[in-house]
Amino acid sequence: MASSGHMTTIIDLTHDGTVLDAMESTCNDLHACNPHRDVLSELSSIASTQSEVLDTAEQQQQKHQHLRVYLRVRPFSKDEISSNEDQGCVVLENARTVMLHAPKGSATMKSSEKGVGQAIHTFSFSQIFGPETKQADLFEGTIKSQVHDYLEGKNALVFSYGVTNAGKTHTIQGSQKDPGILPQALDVIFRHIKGRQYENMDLKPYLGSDAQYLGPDQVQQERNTKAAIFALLKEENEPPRVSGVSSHSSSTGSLSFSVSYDNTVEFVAVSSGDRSQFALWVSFYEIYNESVYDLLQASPASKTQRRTALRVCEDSAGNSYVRDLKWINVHNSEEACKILRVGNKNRSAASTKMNHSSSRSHSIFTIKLLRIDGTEVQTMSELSLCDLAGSERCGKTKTFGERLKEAGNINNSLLILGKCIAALRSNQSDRMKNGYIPFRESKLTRLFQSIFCGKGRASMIVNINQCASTYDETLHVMKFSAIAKQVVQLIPTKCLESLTPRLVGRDGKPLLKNGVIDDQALENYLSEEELLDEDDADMSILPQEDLVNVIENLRAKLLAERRKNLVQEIDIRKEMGDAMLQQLMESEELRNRQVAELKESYQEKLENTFEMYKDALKDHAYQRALERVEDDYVPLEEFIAEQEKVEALEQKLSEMERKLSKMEHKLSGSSMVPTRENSSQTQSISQPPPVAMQEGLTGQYTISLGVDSISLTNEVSAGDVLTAVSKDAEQRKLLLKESAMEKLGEQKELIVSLQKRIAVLNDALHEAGERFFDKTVEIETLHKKLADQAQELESIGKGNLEKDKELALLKEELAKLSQKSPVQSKPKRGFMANIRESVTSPRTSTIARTLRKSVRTTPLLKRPFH
Ligand SMILES: Nc1ncnc2c1ncn2[C@@H]1O[C@H](COP(=O)(O)OP(=O)(O)OP(=O)(O)O)[C@@H](O)[C@H]1O
Repeated sequence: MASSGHMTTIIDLTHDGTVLDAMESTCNDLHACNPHRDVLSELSSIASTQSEVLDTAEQQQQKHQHLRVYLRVRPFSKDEISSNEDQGCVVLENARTVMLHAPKGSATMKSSEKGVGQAIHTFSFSQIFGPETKQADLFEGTIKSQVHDYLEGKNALVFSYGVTNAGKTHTIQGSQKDPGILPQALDVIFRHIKGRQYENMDLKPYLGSDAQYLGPDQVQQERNTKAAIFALLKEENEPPRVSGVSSHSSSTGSLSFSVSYDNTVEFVAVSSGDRSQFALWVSFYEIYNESVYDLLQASPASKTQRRTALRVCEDSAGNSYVRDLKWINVHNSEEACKILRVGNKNRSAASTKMNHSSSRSHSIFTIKLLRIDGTEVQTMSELSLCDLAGSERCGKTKTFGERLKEAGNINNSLLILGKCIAALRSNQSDRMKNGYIPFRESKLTRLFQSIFCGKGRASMIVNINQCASTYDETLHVMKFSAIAKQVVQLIPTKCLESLTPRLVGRDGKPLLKNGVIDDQALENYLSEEELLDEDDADMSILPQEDLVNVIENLRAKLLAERRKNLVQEIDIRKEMGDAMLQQLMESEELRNRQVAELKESYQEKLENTFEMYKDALKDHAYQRALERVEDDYVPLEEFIAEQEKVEALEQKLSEMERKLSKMEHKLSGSSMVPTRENSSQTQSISQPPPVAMQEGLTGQYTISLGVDSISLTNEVSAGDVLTAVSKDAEQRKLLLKESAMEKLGEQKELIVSLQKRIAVLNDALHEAGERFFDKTVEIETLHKKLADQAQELESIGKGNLEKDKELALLKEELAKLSQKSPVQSKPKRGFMANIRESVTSPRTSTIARTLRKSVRTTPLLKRPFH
């Protein structure tokens, strides 16, 4: 088991970068998280003159370090041991490393059995404090060095983090025998300022980081408040009062502390020439459900009355503070512990009344130490000890309704704290990154933003129990701690020392700077005050007549501001109106252009389609005709040759007929004896054509008619020959006639078939004509449609014109508005709300509707062409 004993200061430097790098990155982060220029410029100058500042390794360590995260393991209670909670879940490896072993049945073990995640986790811390660790050892090993810095004028913040019942309150407040780090710190502080206390109560912390000079009546008021608070404890059995600060005894709740510091060393060597005095003021408040309550304010007796929630504000230096929070001047640790007791009492009374556990709220005890030299406040440092609410998550606590809201808010604060820490870590690991850190998203982080941003040192004491039943939550806490441990803090010692708190008078105005009234500073301060949000300026402590003056001034400023805002609003409205009109006109023009283009393209498409159909029709008709002609195609030459043949045959026929008639005529006129002469005549007659009568050797006549020849013998008479010839001619004539008729028939058939084909072609043509007619009708319909759409467009155009008129009216209205006196209008609402209204006003909605309507009509035009 680890024990602390005397611890040397533990400083964790980043392993992945040099000190210079880390300082630079932290400086960037400071820019991101705090806009206060004074500090930032000084921090930046620190970063730029690092070589001067970082003289020694010791100085480096002081200026740049990881957030210190300590682990404290609570011992088992008897009940826990008897209920078998000890299953070896927490194993301390050494003073800095701890191993967590998931017990059977835990969600972590189940996940690891499914192959998701591990059953054993190792975590390292700045220092681990085991179950046997004494409170004194814990103080020694954790916040002692912070208290040391605090006494030297630096701010410090200590968180105790963990699930409920893990020992957070025990760590901070402790018990009678084992006082926690808070009473020990108080004791150390009072030991340090012993004999140098500023007894007058007239210098008091003011706003975030200033000090205020109180008048006698205000001092008396402070005394009364303190007495009233202590009176709350009167009813209780007060523990025996130990006289003197050196008694080292204190108490919290119903417990009293008995602190012994045999092993504590004297913190600050007091030089003989140092005549500084110290004043200590304490406050105690809680954050519950994202509301801040003063624990030194007795909660109302009536159940129906609500506690007053305090506001978190920022002073001109950007420091957050709780407005109207009671600050009590304490002169010894006993008084401080009384304050703690009163706070605890009020806290538990409030939680009982509200039926919630006090572990659901974050409680913050703050000690402000003013180092006073004469009448000047040299430094003011702040030590806050924050006992965070139990970090268990909603699912585990099975919360409903109000409880769920409560758990949500608690977890929200812790969640935001986790987010801030993770964002700080992420920004520091990536120097180029300057990510948003959500300090302002919860009261807790908002109040301690400045500490995280370098205006002090923060440390976290993580408390865990070793119970198997809460293992999963404990693991969650450890994971959070692992991230927190990686956050690097820059502690700008020098510049913080130079930030002497401003001293303000009873009216809240600065009095002194380095002991002298500084007119310039006064003016600056006033102008800064003017810039403050009215919520952020704490005026509650001013006398009544001053308050009236302040109110008057504020009213005048408010009026001027409202006037300015209204003028701005009108300007913006006008600009917006112009911009909208411009936009409307542009969109109108665009739409018109689109419509024209659309129309053109449809017309073109229509014409193209018409041409296409026409061509297709022609093609079709031509193809059909071609097909039919091909079927009955007779080559022209063949046809001409045939005709010529027919003509030749007809000629021959008519020749033959002529000859025959001549011959018949001759034969009938005189009996003709064929002689040589005759025969030669015959021959001459028969020539040409190739008809010849040749006398054969045997007195045989051969009459040749073309190809055929008829042979006649000498014995046959001429009459017989003629008869035969005429018969033959007759026959030939018949034959020729027949063949001519045949040919004629064929020609007729051809003509008939051609006529038929022409009829078919006519049919096709007719059919095509009909189709053409259909298409024409279709095209006409399309034309009609187009005309309708054009009409529709026209009506849209008309609508737009109306809208234009409407807009013009709007503009006129705006112009009238701008002419009116801004004060006459009611500028009660915020500037942004008015702008928002202008955007969402019904008139604007009309325009928006018009725009939507016109947009809606556009698809109509895009209907596909059927
Ligand atoms: N280191 C310790 N040694 C002995 N007892 C301890 C130690 N830490 C805590 N306890 C005891 O454990 C119990 C729970 O501790 P404590 O109230 O401090 O837890 P807590 O985390 O503050 O719980 P809550 O969130 O409810 O306030 C107390 O009875 C306390 O006395």
